[in-house]
Amino acid sequence: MQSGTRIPKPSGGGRAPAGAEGRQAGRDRTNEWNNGRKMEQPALADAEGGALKARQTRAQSRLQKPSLPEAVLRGSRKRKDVGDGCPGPQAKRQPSAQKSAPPPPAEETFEELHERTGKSELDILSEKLKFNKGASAPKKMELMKNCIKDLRTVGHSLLERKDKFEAEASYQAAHVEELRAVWEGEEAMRDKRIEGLEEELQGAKASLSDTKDCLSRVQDELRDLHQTSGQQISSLDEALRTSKHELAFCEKSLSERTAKVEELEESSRTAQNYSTSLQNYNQGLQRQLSEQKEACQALVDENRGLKEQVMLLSGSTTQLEQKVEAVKSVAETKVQLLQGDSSQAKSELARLSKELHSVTLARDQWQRDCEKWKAQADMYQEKTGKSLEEMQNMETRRMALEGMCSDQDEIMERLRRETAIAVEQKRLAEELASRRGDENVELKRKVESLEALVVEKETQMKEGEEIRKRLHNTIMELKGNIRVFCRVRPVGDGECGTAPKTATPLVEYPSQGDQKDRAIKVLAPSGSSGTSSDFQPFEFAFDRVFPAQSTQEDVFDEISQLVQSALDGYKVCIFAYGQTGSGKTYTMLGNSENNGVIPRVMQQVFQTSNELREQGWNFRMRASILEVYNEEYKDLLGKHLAANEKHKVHHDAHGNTTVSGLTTVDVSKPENAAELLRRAMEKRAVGATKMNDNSSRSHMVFTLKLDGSNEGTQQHVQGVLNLIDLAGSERVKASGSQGDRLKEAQNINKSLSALGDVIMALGTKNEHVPYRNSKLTWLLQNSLSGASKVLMFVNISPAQESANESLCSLRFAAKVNACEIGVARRTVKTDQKDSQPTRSPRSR
Ligand SMILES: Nc1ncnc2c1ncn2[C@@H]1O[C@H](COP(=O)(O)OP(=O)(O)OP(=O)(O)O)[C@@H](O)[C@H]1O
Repeated sequence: MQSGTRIPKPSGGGRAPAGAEGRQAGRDRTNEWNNGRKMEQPALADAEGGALKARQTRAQSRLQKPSLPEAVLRGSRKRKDVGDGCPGPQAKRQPSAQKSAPPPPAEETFEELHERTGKSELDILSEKLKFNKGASAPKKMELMKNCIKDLRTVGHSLLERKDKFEAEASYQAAHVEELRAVWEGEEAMRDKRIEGLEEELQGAKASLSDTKDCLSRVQDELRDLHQTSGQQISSLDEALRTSKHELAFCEKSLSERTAKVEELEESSRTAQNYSTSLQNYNQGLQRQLSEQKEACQALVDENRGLKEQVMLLSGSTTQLEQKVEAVKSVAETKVQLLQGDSSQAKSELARLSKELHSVTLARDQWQRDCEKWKAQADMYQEKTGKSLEEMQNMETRRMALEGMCSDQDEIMERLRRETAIAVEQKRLAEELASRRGDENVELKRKVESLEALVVEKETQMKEGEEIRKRLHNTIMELKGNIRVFCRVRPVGDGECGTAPKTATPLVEYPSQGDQKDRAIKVLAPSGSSGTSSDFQPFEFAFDRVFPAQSTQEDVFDEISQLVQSALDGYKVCIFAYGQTGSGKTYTMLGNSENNGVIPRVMQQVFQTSNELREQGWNFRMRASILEVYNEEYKDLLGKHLAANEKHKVHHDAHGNTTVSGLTTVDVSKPENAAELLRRAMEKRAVGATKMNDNSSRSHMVFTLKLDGSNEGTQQHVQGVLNLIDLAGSERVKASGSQGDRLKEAQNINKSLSALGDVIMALGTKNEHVPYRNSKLTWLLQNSLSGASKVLMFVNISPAQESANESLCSLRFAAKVNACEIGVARRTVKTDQKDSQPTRSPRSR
């Protein structure tokens, strides 16, 4: 130490109790206090309320007391004025001072000595006494006395300084103790708060899982209800359809039958008419028949009479013959008797012969008549027989027609009955349909109310999820962790996503309890070299794991909080790390159908900044895009620099980074950003590799600076978003790269390894963080330090041939995940001297 140098005033800072974040926070807080300003709290502090502030105010007031060393100095100065006898803060040091030669009173001080002689302490202590030749003893004595006096003055001065240092050291120790007590108190409060938050988180998780359970129950019920109602509806629809069908069929058959009935009625009418006419005809015929019969009967009777007459005549002939015989006998007798009377008798005989002749004639006549009548009867019989047949035919026809009529009557009756049944069925079906319609309406109402319930539950779930995310965010902020999300891309064409021999999926997602959406299991070749053909499982846990089927929206949903943070004045850095071809560019940029993180971030930044306009906030946004290619910065929005020019990165004391000669563009709408990205992608270095036809050969850094100001509250915030698509790591040997590709790959691997070293150094709180080891880390210095919120995507491929690389990436990511890099800070300024505590643009 130089003689006469003043002891520096204690800074008020001290060793923080634990960790770099503690040191950082302690340093920051102390700086703020020493400047007499209130320290800005992180976003969470708004939520934590006054407790922490009160503690800080107490600590601040303790720390703002006049510093002890000054008092000590004042005391020591006073002691000098009044001499050694005066008690001061160092009184307890006096015995030791007295033990080593007490300085004589009214001695010259060292300052006076220095003024007089111009010598330093060292000069005096190392000075050798030189006596002039022939100097007398008293002269020498005098010289020695003076020298001893000077030495005493120096000794006195050194002792005094030693006392001062000791006093200051003890003060510093006390101060450190005090700070440590304050810090421990704060840490205890913080731990308590973290516990509280974790409890809240547990509560939120429990309520979330309750809500999820409830939702899944409701969904199950809804599904069942949907199913049963669907079944009922479909069976009803089916029944209705069949009823309608039947009804239509019935109606059709009814109309057919009605037509048939009408037709039948018509034919029946015709038949009846015909039947009537037949009956009439029949009656006529019957009349004729009966007349004929009567005539026939009369003829028969006549015939019988004639026959009887013939019989009678033949009887009378017999009688006559008998009479003749008798007469003959009588005549003979008489002849005999009357032979005498022969003449008389002869005459009698002649008369009788005459009489017989006439009777014979009459009989012949009668016989002829009989014959005639018989012929007539036969003729009549013949005639009558013909009519009968006709009649019988007609009777048969009539009978058949009557049968048909009765059949048709029966059919008609049956049809009438069927029609009545069909009408009844139609009425029942209509009744059923209207009842089912009512039921349908009721079911629809139920379904709608259940759907509303589902929407409500989903909203609750979303809110719960939002709370969970915010709490998780807060805990992460308090812990100062760098967050790591893992994303697995789908298995590509010609790739195999299963382990050899077993056909077990290479990547699995354990989904139980807390591990759900956070854990990943990969099967990778066992053995240190990773070349074994046996695959064994390795399990990792991250802040979030996105399986292959996750959408870009799912991914963005998880990071939208960080966009808000950038608008609140934080520096946010999101980067994608992983093997070449694992999906980094897809995640960060996406494609025309599926926008990735950067376009979505832009969309949200503009949307939120527009919403904040209502609260008086106005944001200016400036974007720049550069790439780090072969350890050189290249502007992707401007012209390439001349060969002798290079972009230079500069970091100022406020944590702002600028790149010389870099094109920065004001953006006022998402389309501007999209256009910039398109331009940048055209210029970016890409090339085909074994793993990816369109492989990014450079690290691309998209930077959006957000300057927000609120005229109403006179506040200004400065946020920065660094969105980085890193080039992919690749095993040079395995990829067989040569020439330019080899050089690119070597530079990529070197810078990625430097990135890993920086994060590890930050995590282990190393004094030295090797930012300068690569252009990438040097550029991102302010974004990677504890003052920023950092999120890393580790992208992995599920292909069998990438298993080893995937395992390396996951191991690296797990190490990063375990790092605590410090607590992020907002950049906020306020114009007002008596300003209220600064609120983030989000707080209302
Ligand atoms: N989640 C995903 N869903 C669908 N396709 C994907 C997904 N991730 C990646 N891909 C496809 O896989 C291929 C390689 O992806 P990408 O180019 O993003 O890989 P990378 O990690 O950026 O590679 P490199 O480091 O070589 O640039 C692309 O065709 C991309 O469309």
